[in-house]
Amino acid sequence: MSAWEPISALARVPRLLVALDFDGTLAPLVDEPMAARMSQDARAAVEALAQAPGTTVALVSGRTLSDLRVIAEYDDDSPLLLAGSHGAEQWPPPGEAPAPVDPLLLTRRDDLRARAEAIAADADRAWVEPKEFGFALHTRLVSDAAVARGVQEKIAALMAAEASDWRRRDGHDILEYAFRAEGKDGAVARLRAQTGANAVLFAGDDVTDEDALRSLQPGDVGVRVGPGETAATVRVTGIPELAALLTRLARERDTLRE
Ligand SMILES: O=P(O)(O)OC[C@H]1O[C@H](O[C@H]2O[C@H](CO)[C@@H](O)[C@H](O)[C@H]2O)[C@H](O)[C@@H](O)[C@@H]1O
Repeated sequence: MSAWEPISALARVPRLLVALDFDGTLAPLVDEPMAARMSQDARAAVEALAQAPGTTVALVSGRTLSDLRVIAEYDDDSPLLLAGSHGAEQWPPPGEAPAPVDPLLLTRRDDLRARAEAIAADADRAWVEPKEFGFALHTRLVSDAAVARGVQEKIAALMAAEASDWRRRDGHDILEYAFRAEGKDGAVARLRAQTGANAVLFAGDDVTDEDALRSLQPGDVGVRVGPGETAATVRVTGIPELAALLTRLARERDTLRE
């Protein structure tokens, strides 16, 4: 079966939500996270889908929302919806103002992040990304796998001792801890309700995307970008193949839903 076959039915649904992970799905992985940008083909596909009849595109990312806005080169006129921090943040903001974060949680976040930074400083080129609800240890640039594992284990031990209630997430050369446990499944459920979608296409490349992929319903389509165990029913080799499928979907929706 070709990758297009399960997706073709989505060309006809009256209201379609296309929810897309960012890093590794639309944007190639790079050493400096704030330098990540959608590939030219992926950006063109996203823009075409966002203009297609009855179609909403959402970016559903682990990035802090303010960072996602920068790397997605998002402006307030954009028709795209955004979910950041794995779904704990959204744009446009929800109708009701979210409850302010308990300042004690922010103090604890800053303290634990500082301690993680001190641990990371011992491993050449390991570093800690500050995140809205926690922090992430990056080991992409650590050339020795044993050193990378060692620093991950030390930070895991710190968090097991000091913050065992925080959610741990493992990804591509990244180990993240957050005091908010929301996952991409919740973001997709909220976006589905908000857009009144009859069906959802979700695409992602990493472990955190599996929350959303597992939550899909009959009639939806999940796409895994690249290798790895997955709940998705469709797999593509990488960003170029996904961009080609999204472009075809936009074209078919333009034709069938005019
Ligand atoms: O949910 P996503 O949109 O896929 O975001 C997941 C994490 O992406 C970023 O890290 C990953 O991409 C970096 C840039 O290509 C790369 O250097 C890193 O190795 C990857 O793990 C981001 O820095 C994290 O905050 C996101 O959670």
